[in-house]
Amino acid sequence: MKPRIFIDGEHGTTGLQIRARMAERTDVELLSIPEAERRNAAMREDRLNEADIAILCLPDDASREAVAFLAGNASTRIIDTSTAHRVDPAWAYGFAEMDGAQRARIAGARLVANPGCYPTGAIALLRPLRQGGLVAADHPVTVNAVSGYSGGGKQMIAQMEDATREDHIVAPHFLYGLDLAHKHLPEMRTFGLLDREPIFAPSVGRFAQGMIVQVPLHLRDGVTPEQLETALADHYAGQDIVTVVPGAEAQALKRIDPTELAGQDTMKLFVFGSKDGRRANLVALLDNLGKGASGAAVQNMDLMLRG
Ligand SMILES: NC(=O)C1=CN([C@@H]2O[C@H](COP(=O)(O)OP(=O)(O)OC[C@H]3O[C@@H](n4cnc5c(N)ncnc54)[C@H](OP(=O)(O)O)[C@@H]3O)[C@@H](O)[C@H]2O)C=CC1
Ligand SMILES: CC(=O)N[C@@H](CCC(=O)OP(=O)(O)O)C(=O)O
Repeated sequence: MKPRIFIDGEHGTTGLQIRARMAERTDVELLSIPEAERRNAAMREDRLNEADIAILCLPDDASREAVAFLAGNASTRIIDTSTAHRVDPAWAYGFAEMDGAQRARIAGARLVANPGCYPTGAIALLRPLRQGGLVAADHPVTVNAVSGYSGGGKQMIAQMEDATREDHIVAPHFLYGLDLAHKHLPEMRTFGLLDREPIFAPSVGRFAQGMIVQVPLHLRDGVTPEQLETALADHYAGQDIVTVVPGAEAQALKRIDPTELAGQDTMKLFVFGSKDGRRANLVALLDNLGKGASGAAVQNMDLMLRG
């Protein structure tokens, strides 16, 4: 029998993109609920319990509810794309390239928490540098980012695209998270191996998909931008989802387009260094709905299916 997959929230932004990635697959059976019944709790509970893998593409509270529907069911494995369980030690953090052992951890896990889109970039940049001792645990890290508006789900897509709405957003680019309490801070701190939460300044641009995450750094004495690039390149060697753009190629760039990887499930990392070698800007380029959400969920599902 083929493994049965149920995407709870299949008609939302992340869920639809997972479905699109699964459209041609004949190795799995997709369980489904008609769109009009998407909030029917009894139908969701049935599908969740029938599934071999349930992928939750829901707001945090609805994700917690779905997990509660599965209480006592040890056979349905869960991939949660929400923020609800990301720093819960009972859940494997679904960033396969994060560590040598993470792929196997995900493959063997019953509970997998997909990373947030912004943390995927920030952790990718910071963790290998923390592990290599090139950035201190107490470094006052800041993270600046711009996301495509699909990052805000159906609600923000409508606000950006439908000029007839009362809450239509006209801005070409706006800052948010101004209370410095963004929901991604705990996972950035935990998996970025930092002593404290970074200062995180997210923003949204008038494009649907794509993302840039930047970590600007003053370097410690004796640490050079080239060392940072080497540490990242060594860490991500041997796989083709996260790539480090070689220094000469990066330094020749005049600009970076946040939409460059829209529609793709890969991520590019860059290290830009100042001439005096004392400062660096670390940059991650990804699709918020690719490696930042749906692409990563399908990658994790495949790891779990292969065991
Ligand atoms: N968009 C992105 O780039 C990313 C999103 N994520 C995460 O993915 C999850 C889903 O986000 P996204 O797809 O953007 O959101 P959307 O709002 O686009 O989709 C959410 C879906 O869940 C449904 N839903 C909401 N509440 C319930 C409920 N109580 N019971 C059943 N279904 C419900 C919604 O239905 P209805 O239409 O009725 O509201 C909708 O179909 C979130 O946790 C988000 O944090 C993660 C990384 C990136
Ligand atoms: C542009 C925008 O609003 N982005 C969302 C992040 C994407 C998302 O929904 O959160 P996860 O990545 O944690 O699942 C936000 O800042 O809340």
